[in-house]
Amino acid sequence: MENTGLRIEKLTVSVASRKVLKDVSLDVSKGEVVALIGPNGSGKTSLAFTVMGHPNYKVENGRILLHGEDITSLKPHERAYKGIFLVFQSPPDIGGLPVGMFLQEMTTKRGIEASINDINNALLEVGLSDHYLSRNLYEGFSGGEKKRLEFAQALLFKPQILILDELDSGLDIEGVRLLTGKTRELAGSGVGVLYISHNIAALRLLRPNRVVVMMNGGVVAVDGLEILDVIEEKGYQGLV
Ligand SMILES: Nc1ncnc2c1ncn2[C@@H]1O[C@H](COP(=O)(O)OP(=O)(O)OP(=O)(O)O)[C@@H](O)[C@H]1O
Repeated sequence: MENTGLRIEKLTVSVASRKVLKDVSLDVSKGEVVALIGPNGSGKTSLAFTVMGHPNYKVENGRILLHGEDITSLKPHERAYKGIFLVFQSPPDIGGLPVGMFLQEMTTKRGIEASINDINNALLEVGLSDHYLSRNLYEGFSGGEKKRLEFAQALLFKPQILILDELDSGLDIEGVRLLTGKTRELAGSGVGVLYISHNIAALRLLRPNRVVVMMNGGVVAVDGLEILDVIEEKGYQGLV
């Protein structure tokens, strides 16, 4: 059967000679929201970086497939052009470039037609007024504003697979409500979403199709939302 979406097959990955992912398998199909949770240091961000092709993360075993095509050895920009987009846990500061200009250049580069009006609308959708168009990218942005701006990029780029690494950290409650709702809308339009989070309340708002739990670099459970009750009550140790 053809897989439409992201398939991670038995992935073992090392970084700085340290094994950070061990035999990880995970599917994110078109239109699906998969939550990825686990204790600090369990390998969630490493998985996101490996899917994006970060050069420090060496795949020792396994494959990454997009719509059935093996993309394990593609460069990060090639994966991006194929429709994978990562919203970083901590977006970097890049000085000197106004937001509006940056978004216009990025969309043009990707062959997306976006007028300044479209860009402005994407900002408004994430709760950022037009004043942010002329601000320098991420310079002096609060944590929550950075996350909103990253999400606006996801709205403009229309990826096929969207990986959100702690989108909800640093967001106020209205922001969490807004962006989990938008994430659901994107999934409704066919985007496959991998949602990495520590925020149980946000996950309940999001209503993911599945919850995948990682510990020590491996997947230890795949379940429905009810697994959050166990984790809240007994912690991650309650699963092992
Ligand atoms: N470049 C690196 N050099 C050395 N160790 C690394 C590197 N990148 C990741 N690691 C280690 O890999 C492990 C997994 O880290 P990762 O950031 O993937 O965890 P995480 O599940 O995303 O954690 P958190 O919930 O705290 O964000 C950690 O022990 C981390 O220190």
